[in-house]
Amino acid sequence: MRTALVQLGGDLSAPLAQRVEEVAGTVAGLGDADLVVLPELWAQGAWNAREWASSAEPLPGSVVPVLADAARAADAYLHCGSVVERADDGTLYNTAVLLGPDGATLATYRKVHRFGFDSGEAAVLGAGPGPVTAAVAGTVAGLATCYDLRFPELFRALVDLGAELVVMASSWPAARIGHWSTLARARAIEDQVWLVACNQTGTQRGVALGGRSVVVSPWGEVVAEADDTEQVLVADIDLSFVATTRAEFPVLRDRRL
Ligand SMILES: O=C(O)CCC(=O)C(=O)O
Repeated sequence: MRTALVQLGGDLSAPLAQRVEEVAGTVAGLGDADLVVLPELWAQGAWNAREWASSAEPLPGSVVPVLADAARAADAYLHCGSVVERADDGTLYNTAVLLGPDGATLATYRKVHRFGFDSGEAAVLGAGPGPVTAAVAGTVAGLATCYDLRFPELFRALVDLGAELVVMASSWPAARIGHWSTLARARAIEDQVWLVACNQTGTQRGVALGGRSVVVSPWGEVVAEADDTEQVLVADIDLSFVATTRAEFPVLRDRRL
């Protein structure tokens, strides 16, 4: 499976519709990829909480349909990153959307762990109800978003739901990028999954974002890693390596709860 992680800059200065068209153009051009991944809240801004109430939309909203056209053009699964969703009851969520190559929505995942302690996401958004998986290219993919990376129990829950691959969208700051790189490897090693993690880079509302999007194997090898520039990081992953790893080193079998 060829993965393409679109590590975007955090610049919000151009109008949203223009930025969405540009990103959709990039995705549409990635026709040799099987799975394309975008970062967390790249359209409305991950570090732009004061504008979420005005930019939130019920799904599918204005962003996802443009990306669905791009997924069809690329004939690829597309993890849209996440959007600020306004639910029917008015609650806002940081919601990841996974599309199939036909542009249909395969899964939506409302971020479970809200970042910000007593402010930011934690103050403005609702918490998602739980883990979400979807069938992707003959395997099961689990979804996670940014701060979720610090919560191993969510990833273990995804494994219990059959995940062999975890796709993560982030806007992780440069100030803690060492945690990102270390925890990404830790989650892949302990859960024996492929981890495909797409971060943002650049600066957004004064916050320097860290880049370093990464693809980690179920054995914990970093098979591809971006630096902190805007780029498309491409990595080919062998999904059968999950079963091989779990058979040869069956640590998940030794769990005692
Ligand atoms: O955990 C961190 O250090 C960063 C998390 C974050 O930026 C987020 O979830 O938006």
